[in-house]
Amino acid sequence: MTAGPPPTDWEKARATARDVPALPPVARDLADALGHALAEPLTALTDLPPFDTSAMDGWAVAGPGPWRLDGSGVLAGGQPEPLRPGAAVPIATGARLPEGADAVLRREDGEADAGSGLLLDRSAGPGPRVPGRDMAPGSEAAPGREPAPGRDIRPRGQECRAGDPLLPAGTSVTPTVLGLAAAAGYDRLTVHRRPRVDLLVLGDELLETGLPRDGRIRDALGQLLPPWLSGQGADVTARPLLPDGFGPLYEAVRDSTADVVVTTGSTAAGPVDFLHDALRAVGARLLVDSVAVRPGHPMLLAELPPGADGRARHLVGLPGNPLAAVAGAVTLAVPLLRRLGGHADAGPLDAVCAAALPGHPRDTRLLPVRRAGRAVVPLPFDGPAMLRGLALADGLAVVPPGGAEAGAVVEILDVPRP
Ligand SMILES: Nc1nc2c(c(=O)[nH]1)N[C@H]1C(S)=C(S)[C@@H](COP(=O)(O)OP(=O)(O)OC[C@H]3O[C@@H](n4cnc5c(N)ncnc54)[C@H](O)[C@@H]3O)O[C@H]1N2
Ligand code: MOO
Repeated sequence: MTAGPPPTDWEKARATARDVPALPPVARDLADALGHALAEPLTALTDLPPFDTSAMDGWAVAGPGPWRLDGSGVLAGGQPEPLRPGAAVPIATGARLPEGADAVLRREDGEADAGSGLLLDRSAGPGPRVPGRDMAPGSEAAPGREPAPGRDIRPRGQECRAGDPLLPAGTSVTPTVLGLAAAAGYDRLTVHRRPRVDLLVLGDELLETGLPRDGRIRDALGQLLPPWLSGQGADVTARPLLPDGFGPLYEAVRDSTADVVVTTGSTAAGPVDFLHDALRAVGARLLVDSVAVRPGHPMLLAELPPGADGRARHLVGLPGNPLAAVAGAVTLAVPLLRRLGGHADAGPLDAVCAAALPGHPRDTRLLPVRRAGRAVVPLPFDGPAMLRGLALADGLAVVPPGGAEAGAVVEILDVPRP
């Protein structure tokens, strides 16, 4: 048996996976744009708010009070009549402010006097009183008072003006982005096409249901990977479990038209590990062939022959051990899929180690950790074949060769989430 190529440094492997152009732009209705990345900056199509708006339920007032009540009221969505100086009209939160109004008096701060038809400001004590009702003969009327001009008004353009840049290209479309785009006047968005993934889970020993039996175990990765990779912006097709053997794997890779084929298992040098043979047979070019990382070092990344549109296609080979497969996915599959989908890099998330994190003597180690206050601590059950620690983890710590001391700062990678 020949020794394989020297493993690629972990950072370099991750950078290689990111070194692909984004898929072309497509237009999507807002309802279908979630999880894509913006292919163009989001530019406001309107002022926001689009008109001066009441921020509170109460009365729109013009000039100093007390005010003459005028009109039945303005509701959100209505077109108000202009307000004359000295007048007030009931107004609802979100309603367009009448022309001539210069403030809103909140409902809890005002009192409408049915007898006089006047609106009084009660926000700072009794204030101006109604002659003949609550003023003793000879007493002086308090001076007129008005809420500070602009009070409780959301002025037109407070959040943005039409044409203002709101979000850069590369922003991931989250529910908030959909809401902002709708508020800013969009019905459709120009986003990058989502990468299509064919997931091939290999292994004759794998069962889809029931208890492990007769030397066979349950397929964990067929459950773990599709929702995770979908959450990373991919459209995942999970193919039926593939039997071990060169033929089925070769044909599945050869016939796939997906942007990315993700395989699990068959990366090592066992008697039924045919991935390298299948890659050679389809004319693939290996970009990364094992990585200096634990677990997961047999992971690989290959460029497949281009698709019908001439675009490069890729294959990510994840090791079969479940935690090793997750390590392979965070190193190669997730960066590749995020970049193909046009998502901007989020930048590293760092944390302080509350306790020493054990490392590998030469290789990077990816270790399940959980938060302890603002710091992180390692979790037990972190073996390559185990998911028990990862299932409790808040992240995977990137531990440098030799380990990290308590107090050191390490990068934290996201654990699988939908
Ligand atoms: N002589 C050597 N043997 C091994 C090496 C090595 O360097 N030299 N590397 C070890 C490491 S590290 C890993 S990781 C595995 C990688 O193996 P493969 O990618 O070829 O995967 P398999 O052999 O098919 O399976 C390994 C292990 O994982 C279990 N498995 C596979 N698929 C699933 C699944 N979908 N769900 C749950 N468990 C799965 C499988 O039953 C095996 O136990 O190779 C080592 N050997
Ligand atoms: O990838 Mo293996 O141990 O590193 O499970």
